[in-house]
Amino acid sequence: MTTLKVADGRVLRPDHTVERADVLVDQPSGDILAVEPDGEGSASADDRLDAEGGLVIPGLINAHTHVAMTLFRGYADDKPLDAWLQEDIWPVEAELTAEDVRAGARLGSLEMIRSGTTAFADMYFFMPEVVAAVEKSGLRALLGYGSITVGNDDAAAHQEMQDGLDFAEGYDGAADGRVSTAFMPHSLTTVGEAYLREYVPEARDAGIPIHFHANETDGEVDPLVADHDERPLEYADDIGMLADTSFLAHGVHTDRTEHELLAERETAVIHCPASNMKLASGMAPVQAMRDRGVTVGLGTDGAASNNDLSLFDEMRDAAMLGKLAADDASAVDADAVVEMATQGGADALGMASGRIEAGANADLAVLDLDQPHLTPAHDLVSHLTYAASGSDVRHTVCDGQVLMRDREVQTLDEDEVLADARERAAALIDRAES
Ligand SMILES: N[C@@H](CCSC[C@H]1O[C@@H](n2cnc3c(=O)[nH]cnc32)[C@H](O)[C@@H]1O)C(=O)O
Ligand SMILES: [Zn+2]
Repeated sequence: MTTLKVADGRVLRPDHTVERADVLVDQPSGDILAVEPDGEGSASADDRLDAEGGLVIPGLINAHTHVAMTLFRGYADDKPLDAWLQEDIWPVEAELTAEDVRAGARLGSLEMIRSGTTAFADMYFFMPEVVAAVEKSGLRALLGYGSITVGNDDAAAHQEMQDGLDFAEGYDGAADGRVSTAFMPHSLTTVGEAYLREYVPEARDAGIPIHFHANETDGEVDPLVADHDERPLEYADDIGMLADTSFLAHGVHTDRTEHELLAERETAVIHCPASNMKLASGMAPVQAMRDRGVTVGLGTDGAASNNDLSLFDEMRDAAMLGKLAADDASAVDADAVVEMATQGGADALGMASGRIEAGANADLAVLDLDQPHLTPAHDLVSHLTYAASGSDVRHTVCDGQVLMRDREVQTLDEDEVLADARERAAALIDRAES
């Protein structure tokens, strides 16, 4: 047995109390063996991470992103969803190659490791490249090919859906089990009803989770309601898309009927506050959803609509926007936000992560608390939500492996990843604009 001790820090427990303890990790299984309160620690471990003066938290979970969109960071800003996708994003995406996705996925992985994220859910193209980035970076991920049928003829549409199923079936368990997969029809409006009705039952029968965008903008909800005479999530439920293994992104324009349906089906919602604000999509009723018992996780969405992949920024945005949406300063409090970024995301993605306790995945991050903007420390959960940022993360561990030690990423060559991403992004935009 090879062991790692995360020593002498303060540990955020699943009930959000903080105690001085060592976290003992079994590296071969990637599990937490024990949380040993101060003074009760076992003797030595094979490796040690110094957490003195630090806070040990569960690795954060970015439960909805398009990781290779890091290549489009800052390329197209200040437009609503529809125009942004159609005028800017889809034309450059049409030029994407597998190598571009590899470069973007590595860049995104680097950014996530550096900001304390240990797991993410990704919907994109050339997904085997994202699998390779996960394998190399050491992160954990739930991955899927985003299937779109609008604008495709029938044969191409079938191929899109089949590609989604094939990827999910072919790559589940990759990267030593750190990759899990889902079937990912892009949204309720960009995939035609006939295709959803044909392929969703196939995915369900095969036990494959389902992830999709839903109720993101009014412009998407209104035509669905007009066509089907029911709410979008009632329509999704009728097709069989809501299950306890399903999770949807956004859920901004959802009503009480839909919240009750989500709670009943145990379908999680991934809240993406920065993307929702930037694209002016609206304010998700996060407090109302949580009050109804809906599991809520947090996601950054792609870097082109955010424009970073830091869950710390997302936590702060979630708290701020949640209060505005509820018109109540007590809504979406710091505890709720930290829970969404950890256990909520883990539940949504079906991962045994998001909590520091024996038996859970050894996915964690250590923050350096010894800093002006984190002083004094009345309430560390408050600091995580309102004051901390990604650059406060000192060490990152996933599946028991040290991915970043004293801000040095161990699994990726940072200079090479940055140079490759710069070069690929510039060439891609040149191709798209020529
Ligand atoms: N196979 C599909 C690709 C889908 S990947 C997922 C898509 O979601 C897009 N996307 C990114 N952010 C958002 C969002 O907020 N809402 C809807 N789509 C988004 C992203 O740019 C990408 O085109 C095709 O042939 O187009
Ligand atoms: Zn998205």
